[in-house]
Amino acid sequence: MTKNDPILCVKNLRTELALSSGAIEVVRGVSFSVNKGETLGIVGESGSGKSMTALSIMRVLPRPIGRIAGGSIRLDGRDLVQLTESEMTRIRGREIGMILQDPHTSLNPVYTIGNQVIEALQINQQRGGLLEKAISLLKKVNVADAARRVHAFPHQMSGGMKQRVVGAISIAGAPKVIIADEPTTALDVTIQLQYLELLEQIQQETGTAIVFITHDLGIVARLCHRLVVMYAGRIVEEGTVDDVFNAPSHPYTVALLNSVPHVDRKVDRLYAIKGNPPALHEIGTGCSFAPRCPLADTRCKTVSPPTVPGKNHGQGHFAACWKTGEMA
Ligand SMILES: Nc1ncnc2c1ncn2[C@@H]1O[C@H](COP(=O)(O)OP(=O)(O)OP(=O)(O)O)[C@@H](O)[C@H]1O
Repeated sequence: MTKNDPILCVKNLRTELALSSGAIEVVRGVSFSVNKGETLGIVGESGSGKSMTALSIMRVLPRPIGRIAGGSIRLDGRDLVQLTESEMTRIRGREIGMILQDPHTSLNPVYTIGNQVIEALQINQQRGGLLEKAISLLKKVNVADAARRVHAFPHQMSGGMKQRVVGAISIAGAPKVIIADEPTTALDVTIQLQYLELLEQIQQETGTAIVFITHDLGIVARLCHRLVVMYAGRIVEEGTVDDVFNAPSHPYTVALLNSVPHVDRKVDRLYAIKGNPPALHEIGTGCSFAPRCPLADTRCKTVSPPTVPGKNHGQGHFAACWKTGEMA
């Protein structure tokens, strides 16, 4: 396999939640792929379906309400949607690692750090010299004084250290893909930066693909090669970070970029995106962003938009919009 072969390929993924008020589709036909050694960012406002996409890939949707209603998720060619629960248990941790938002809840408070790293190694069929292997993994993720800290409990460590331990657990099985869902939100800014450097280091050493879910476009610019922008359960734009940042081709992406303060650009006022995302049970036939879009016309409100090439026609740059051609 070369670096440019997709290791993870999601096609037309549809995920539903059965709520007491009726079923809602929270992921509505999402397709993307990630290559070996590549970092793909998934961005979008709260509620756009980023986490539900990640949980679908891991097959850990909230029970009993969540289910994958359609599509495929191919990991190295194998469709995860078709696997049994026990086959999926073997994939989790071993082939896909997951780093969640809050390191405080990802670690078990009653076991030492060492025990938890060793457990991850055992799940991944590692035998013998496990304590030494755990210490070496902790060193790899830059936990200082790892030989002593391996005996510590989570509450004896800072948030940043705990996130490093979660990082060590996620790479214990040398996974093909790591899914990181807002892994830095609970950390302060300096620790965030160190943590992002750590993810880059892990990627350089292991060649793992990373799917990085975040609200933070600064992190995307810093860490990701490509990104997809989600809105109301759909992808509205996809492309390389350069293409999307330099030639945003969906009005929602433009609004998102405008809502970010630039250190090198004086802004008088933060541009907040007016209005709210639609309630998912109220979505009509047209573009979901139309009610908030300054460019929307009657067609946008009634007919689902086509997927068109991005504004500067970069390879793999697309937007789902009727108005891309008219954007300044
Ligand atoms: N347990 C749940 N019960 C009901 N609705 C839910 C549940 N979890 C998620 N949803 C709904 O599913 C939709 C997608 O949510 P999701 O968590 O994937 O968004 P997100 O983009 O990850 O947001 P955030 O950035 O806030 O994590 C939202 O409309 C949300 O309200």
